[in-house]
Amino acid sequence: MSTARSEFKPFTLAFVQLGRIGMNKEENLNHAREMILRAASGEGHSKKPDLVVLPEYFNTPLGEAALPDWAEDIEFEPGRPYDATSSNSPSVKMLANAAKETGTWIIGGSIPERSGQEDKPFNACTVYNPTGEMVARHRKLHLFDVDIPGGVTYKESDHVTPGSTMNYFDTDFARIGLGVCYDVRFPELAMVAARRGCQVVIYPALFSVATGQMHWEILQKSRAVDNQVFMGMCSPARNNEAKLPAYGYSTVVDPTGKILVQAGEDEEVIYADIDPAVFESARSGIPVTTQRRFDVYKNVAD
Ligand SMILES: O=C(O)CCC(=O)C(=O)O
Repeated sequence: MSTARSEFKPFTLAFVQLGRIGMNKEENLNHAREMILRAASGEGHSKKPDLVVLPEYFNTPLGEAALPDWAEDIEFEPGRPYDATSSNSPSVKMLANAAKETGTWIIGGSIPERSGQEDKPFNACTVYNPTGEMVARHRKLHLFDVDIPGGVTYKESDHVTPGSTMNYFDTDFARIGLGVCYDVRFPELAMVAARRGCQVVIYPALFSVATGQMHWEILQKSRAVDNQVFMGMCSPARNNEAKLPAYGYSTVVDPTGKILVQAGEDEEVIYADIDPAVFESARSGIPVTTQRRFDVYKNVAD
């Protein structure tokens, strides 16, 4: 992580709500690559995007496969970007080369990451700059262990090892905070990202349909309004044949809580033009960011 906060400039985001995530990894990667190239061309939008985002487990059919069999080793040392275009990890290699070829930043959704966790991989999100360097990695911190009567029962911690660091990265247009899916339910993560100067927070996600219907929008609006930041979650497309179908409805929300753009349930690319003026006016109009009483609630974790 770098310490000099990025200047916030207008930029365009593309979210790839990816479909066709099946049992053949090579096909999954080829299709993801095609969709990144399509998104990066700005097809159907007035401007080419600066940053392309993929969903959680973009290369893996969650619930259908044993995650360890799909896991890849990811080489990364925080604060040390490196050229990942020749990586031994097929997913990392594809993402780094797509970033270089298109000249765009890429948040590569997430993949199961082995890196020493033979039985329970991490659920890891990696980020690439336009020259194909990996600049950040976020391992999902909070695991989806839930039992909702009539809804969904799932124990992610049976299959996944949680990460233990918070992560953001700097571009030439913004500082961007990272989370994965269930991390969004823990307001502290986005709050700390905002306090460290992130103007945008992005979470690749794969919500269940039941919890998506309940909370997908409100969680994103809450994190955006609490922290007066742009907030987005990128989902896979709905696949009703999957054991745990994804909700879909990839969304970007502005710092006032307004939805800028939202996908439907099928595969599609959505674009959002991010305007720093909206961020500035949200913060000057309702200045909660400078009115906080950390003198009173500084020991909130006690
Ligand atoms: O928080 C939710 O409702 C869904 C989270 C989830 O599906 C996950 O983290 O895998």
